[in-house]
Amino acid sequence: MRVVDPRLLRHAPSARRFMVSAGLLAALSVAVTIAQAVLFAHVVVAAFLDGSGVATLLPALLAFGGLALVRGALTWALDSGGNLAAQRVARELRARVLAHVVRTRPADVATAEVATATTEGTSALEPYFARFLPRLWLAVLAPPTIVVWVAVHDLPSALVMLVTLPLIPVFGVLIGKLTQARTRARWQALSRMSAHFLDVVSGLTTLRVHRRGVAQARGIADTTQAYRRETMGVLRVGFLSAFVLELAATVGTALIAAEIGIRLVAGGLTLQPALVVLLLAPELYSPLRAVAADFHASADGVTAASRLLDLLRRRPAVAVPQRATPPRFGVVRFEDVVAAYPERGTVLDGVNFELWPGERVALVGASGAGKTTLLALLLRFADPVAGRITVDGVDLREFDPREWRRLLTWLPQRPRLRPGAVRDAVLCGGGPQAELADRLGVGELLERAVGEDGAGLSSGEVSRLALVRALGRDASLTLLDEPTAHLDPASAAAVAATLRELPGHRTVLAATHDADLLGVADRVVELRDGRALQRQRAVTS
Ligand SMILES: Nc1ncnc2c1ncn2[C@@H]1O[C@H](COP(=O)(O)OP(=O)(O)OP(=O)(O)O)[C@@H](O)[C@H]1O
Repeated sequence: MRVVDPRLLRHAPSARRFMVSAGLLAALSVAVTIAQAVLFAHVVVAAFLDGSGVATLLPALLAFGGLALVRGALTWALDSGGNLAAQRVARELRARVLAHVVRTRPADVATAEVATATTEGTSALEPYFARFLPRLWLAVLAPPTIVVWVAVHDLPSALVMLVTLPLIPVFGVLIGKLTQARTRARWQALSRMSAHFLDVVSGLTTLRVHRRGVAQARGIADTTQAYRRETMGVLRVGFLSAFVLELAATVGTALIAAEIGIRLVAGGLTLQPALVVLLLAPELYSPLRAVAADFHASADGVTAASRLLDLLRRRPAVAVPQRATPPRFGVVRFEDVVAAYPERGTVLDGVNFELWPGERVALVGASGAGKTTLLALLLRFADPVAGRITVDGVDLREFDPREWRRLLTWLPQRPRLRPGAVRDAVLCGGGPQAELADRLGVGELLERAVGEDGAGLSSGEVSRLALVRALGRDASLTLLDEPTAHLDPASAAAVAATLRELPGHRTVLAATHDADLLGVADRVVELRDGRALQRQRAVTS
């Protein structure tokens, strides 16, 4: 596992800025540490061996105090800078990922996955930036600087340092391998728990109706227990690593102290360099120990960041051209269109038909024949796996999907309204749309509020309001998926009358079996065995 994902630096400018400033602050901190040790040794030797008084030593003591303050300020700057950077990076990545997912609608991205990565995932970045990265810089800069400095002043001590130093990285790598597997397992458990929870919450009403609530509570308890076990496993490794690394650092410092002590007694070393080396020994091991102990924070942070960055790599469900042709509406032609789902195989197998501007076409076919799939192709939620759909001869894939969708309005099979004021949810400012709402018998509902997932309204009311939303927008192509499925005969007849009276420039393609709507249609296209078989004229009433 890479401790710093280069993609993080590429996609989050705040991460780049933090890495540079943390490096500079860490370098300064190492320099201050060495200066402090030298100054302290000088003060001790001057006071105890040379018998200097406080007055003589005052400037050195003040400088020592000043350095201590500077070191404290550097540590604070690294910590708080890391926290700030974590928040900014989280914001930048979250915005990028959400924009990417919304813009390109990757086919293989689950809502729970995006939700976990952009919420729980970004909070794991805080310890990574605030603790791990500053310590990583110190671990990279402090040991070589200290070893070189000691080598210049006392070569034997530098050699002992060189021999004992690798102990910590070796232990760190061994523990890291264990941490990595554990962290991955923990993330998987968290994703499973989130997906399960989301599923259960969205199906709560159905579960209650079928009295399956208690069984689901047990299921949630099981996934939660699995997550708890994985978390405790990560913590166990964390405690173990702290113990082992502390031991390695203590043994290293003890060896240096013993070596210096023996040479000091034998007269091979004077007190001042001996003291400096002794003071620097813990500073040599502590950044390495800290970085290795924080490896689990890094593993969490890196895993969280790479999950976010992986989402950015997901391929869009449909082609988005580099240089898109500005879309214009015209004759829509399906030319040998084949559509398939990986799990299901081919659904549409060579569909050919045309949709002329201003036509009202009914799309019929047995359940599962592929009507919704055909509408999804027109909406650019998916592209044909073979064949093409053209608009006035231009392949749909040459348009930017978002630009193309501006020409469309759509009523999905299971419409949803944005929670809040119903009037806002159906984008109804008054005028023709309000009249339409009255006609469909939902005019009074415009003054009401709607809750999450249509709460407070019946599904028929939601359907009719969504129809007001879809028909009320003066789009070139109106796609309706079973617009009368939840409606009583009177409402269905009102929908048919509304469709009949739509302005002539509006093209309508409606998947339906409703006799009233079939009566309104200029043509009926039937999907059977994956093909658009029938093209009969509808019996107009
Ligand atoms: N996301 C999907 N993944 C896999 N298979 C799918 C997916 N969506 C639809 N299908 C399958 O593709 C086939 C066509 O589905 P589609 O929803 O287009 O049919 P439909 O004609 O609209 O059906 P209905 O009238 O019941 O709404 C069905 O067999 C369905 O199971």
